[in-house]
Amino acid sequence: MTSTPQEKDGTAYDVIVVGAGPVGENVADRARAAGLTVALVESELVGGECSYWACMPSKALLRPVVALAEARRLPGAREAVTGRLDAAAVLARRDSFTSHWKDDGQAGWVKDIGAQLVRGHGRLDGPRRVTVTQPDGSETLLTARHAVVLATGSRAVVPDLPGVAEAGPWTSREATSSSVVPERLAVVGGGVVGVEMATAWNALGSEVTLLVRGAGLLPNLEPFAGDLVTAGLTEAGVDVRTEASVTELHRPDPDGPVTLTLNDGSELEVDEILFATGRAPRSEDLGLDTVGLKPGSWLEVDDSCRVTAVADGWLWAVGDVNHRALLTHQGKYQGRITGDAIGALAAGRPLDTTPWGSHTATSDAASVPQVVFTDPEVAAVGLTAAQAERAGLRVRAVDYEIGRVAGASLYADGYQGRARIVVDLDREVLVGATFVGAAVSELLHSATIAITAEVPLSRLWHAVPSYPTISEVWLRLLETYRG
Ligand SMILES: Cc1cc2nc3c(=O)[nH]c(=O)nc-3n(C[C@H](O)[C@H](O)[C@H](O)COP(=O)(O)OP(=O)(O)OC[C@H]3O[C@@H](n4cnc5c(N)ncnc54)[C@H](O)[C@@H]3O)c2cc1C
Ligand SMILES: NC(=O)c1ccc[n+]([C@@H]2O[C@H](COP(=O)([O-])OP(=O)(O)OC[C@H]3O[C@@H](n4cnc5c(N)ncnc54)[C@H](O)[C@@H]3O)[C@@H](O)[C@H]2O)c1
Repeated sequence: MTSTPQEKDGTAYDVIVVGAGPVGENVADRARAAGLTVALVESELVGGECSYWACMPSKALLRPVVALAEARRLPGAREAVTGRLDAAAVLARRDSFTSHWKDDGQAGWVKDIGAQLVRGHGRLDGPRRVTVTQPDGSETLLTARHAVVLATGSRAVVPDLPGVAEAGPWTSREATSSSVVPERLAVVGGGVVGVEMATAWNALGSEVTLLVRGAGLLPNLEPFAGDLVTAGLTEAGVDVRTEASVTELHRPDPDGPVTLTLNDGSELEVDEILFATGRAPRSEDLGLDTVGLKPGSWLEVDDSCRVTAVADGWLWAVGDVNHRALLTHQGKYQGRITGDAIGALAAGRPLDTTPWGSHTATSDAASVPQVVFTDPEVAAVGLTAAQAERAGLRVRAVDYEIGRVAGASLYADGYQGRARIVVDLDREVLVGATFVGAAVSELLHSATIAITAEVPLSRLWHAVPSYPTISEVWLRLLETYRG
């Protein structure tokens, strides 16, 4: 094992990480902490989708929306609020959170940890080899002594509909980076991107129509989450249409409006259309065929994030591209596990692949947390009641209206929200929790700890929430469970 960042020939490293998004960065950090040399290959901006076209700009757009809505629910504060959002100021703050789409800060961090940043498009070229095509077209071959880690993330999927190319639709990239507020915006898709971006652009001044092909919003969460978010969006002025999909688009003038034909034959004219219809792996041009994998596929991995179909255990895939959980924090967790696992193997130590072991991403299956930053917020971790039942668990769902808790009624007049815990009746531990309401995002980690640590409900009974906080919903849920 080599333990200095400098290499004699400049092309051989202990570890090559392709993709410097949040996940690739974490792998590089852990591998460096293990004393390994690391090349980090990036074709766009160090920091990835999350920093420039996803988490950060979307949350920067949403935070003022929620702050204003919350002030309006408080007599005394409400009277001090005189207008609507200042869109230009919100967009300017968003731009500062993306560092104006410049990555000098993050590139500096790569240097600080002693990894080598290699700018360009990385492709596998057989086992342990990565060719990087630089922006000027020149190529560099990198070789890895221990591991190649693919952390290339995902991109938006746009359905192949008649007229879609000419219509120039928005994807999550434009929805998070636009400096123009369209007068009329159609958002297609009732998943997380759809509901968050409908919330943001509606508050920034667009007339938003949300087109959802299913029966409700946020279909992967507890049904009441989608219901409460639908109510919030509708109250804010969004036209939420369920069982509605686009069959055709028509934009004859690139600078003019786009006319959408919907599945019921009606037409809708808007100024922009956002497709928030899911993600595809960024693996189509990654040289996967040179190691026997299918280009464009999600990469199947074991619980340490090693690609299962490749022999000798040198190829790893972390973050969105392995499709285990398309969330920054979960990908970063995988990155830490993978970086540590590569470090252990390079040092000749065996991996600890037992459940919850230091080289096993057990949380990916048991306790993935997610916050949807709408108004109301949704915060969920672990399994929904339906998912737990499908997994064969004997469970009971316990619900409580959060507005009945003293802390919630103090927080906002007319607080609307609901909490659910899903109890595994055989083990008397939690396997899922969902909170919907104002300010519930910061409640979530308590549930994540309870589920991850498998805290028995008999012990949770002794975890006393402060009065008067929204956290008292924990006490009410446990009282409801005990009867
Ligand atoms: C609008 C939106 C909002 C989101 N909000 C949240 C949120 O609030 N919280 C949350 O947890 N998650 C959120 N997500 C999900 C989150 O963005 C992803 O889970 C996260 O970015 C995944 O990180 P990653 O490092 O795997 O991939 P990415 O962030 O996509 O980074 C991959 C990097 O690899 C580079 N790359 C790709 N191919 C190559 C190649 N061949 N050679 C060199 N470099 C390459 C890319 O340029 C990119 O920089 C959001 C997603 C969207 C779309
Ligand atoms: N706050 C957060 O944590 C956050 C925010 C945004 C995104 N993300 C992550 O990013 C990922 C992508 O989000 P997303 O919302 O793009 O995907 P998604 O898969 O969550 O939702 C996409 C929705 O679009 C619908 N859809 C698909 N094709 C369609 C079509 N042709 N016509 C109409 N509807 C169609 C699907 O039924 C689905 O409900 C998610 O996994 C999410 O977890 C997280």
